[in-house]
Amino acid sequence: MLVCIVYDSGHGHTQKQAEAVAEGVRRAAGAEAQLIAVADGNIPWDRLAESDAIVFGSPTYNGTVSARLKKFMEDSTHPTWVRQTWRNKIAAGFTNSGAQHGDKLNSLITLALFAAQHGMVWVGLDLFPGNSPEEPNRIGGWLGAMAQSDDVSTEISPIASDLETAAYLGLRVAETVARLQPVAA
Ligand SMILES: Cc1cc2nc3c(=O)[nH]c(=O)nc-3n(C[C@H](O)[C@H](O)[C@H](O)COP(=O)(O)O)c2cc1C
Repeated sequence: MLVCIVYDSGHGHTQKQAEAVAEGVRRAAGAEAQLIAVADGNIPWDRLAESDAIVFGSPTYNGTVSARLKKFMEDSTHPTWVRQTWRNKIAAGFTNSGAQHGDKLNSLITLALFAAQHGMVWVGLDLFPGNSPEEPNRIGGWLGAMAQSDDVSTEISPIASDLETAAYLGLRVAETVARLQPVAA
């Protein structure tokens, strides 16, 4: 099983979240995770087409996804949308912003709508909101994994509970793929 994580990160904080998603995917038996940074420029469209699931992630910039992530979305039209190569794949999303709220729900809505336009099947979180900063889903979102980063070193931000929320989403995506795989006759 292959889960690709397509993400952007201007200053490394959302990259930490992406790496946590990948770590969560690998907690599932037999699951492979591949990180794809859109800033690298060369998008491996064939690899994405052969994946079982794609998790999209972006920092929240100006209340939505970053320009680089939006470019990836638009660039997907010809290699992917026209041919419907992601149809029926599992999709999920994550975002990180400077403020606790920061309007980041709009980024997740943008990612979910993008996945829907590709005919993908969106997986959200099934976590109750954490009651303390140490608990997963402390920000209390369900559409995807949220993180908040202070403008400090990526060694300490995002905090452990936000990274665990991201890892949980990765594991949930892999487990959902496994549940949907056809049973051999
Ligand atoms: C151009 C720009 C716009 C931003 N807009 C928002 C915003 O709308 N809401 C917010 O809470 N933080 C905003 N921030 C802060 C970033 O979301 C925050 O610094 C985040 O950790 C950046 O992640 P990165 O290190 O992966 O780029 C913005 C930062 C930049 C550079």
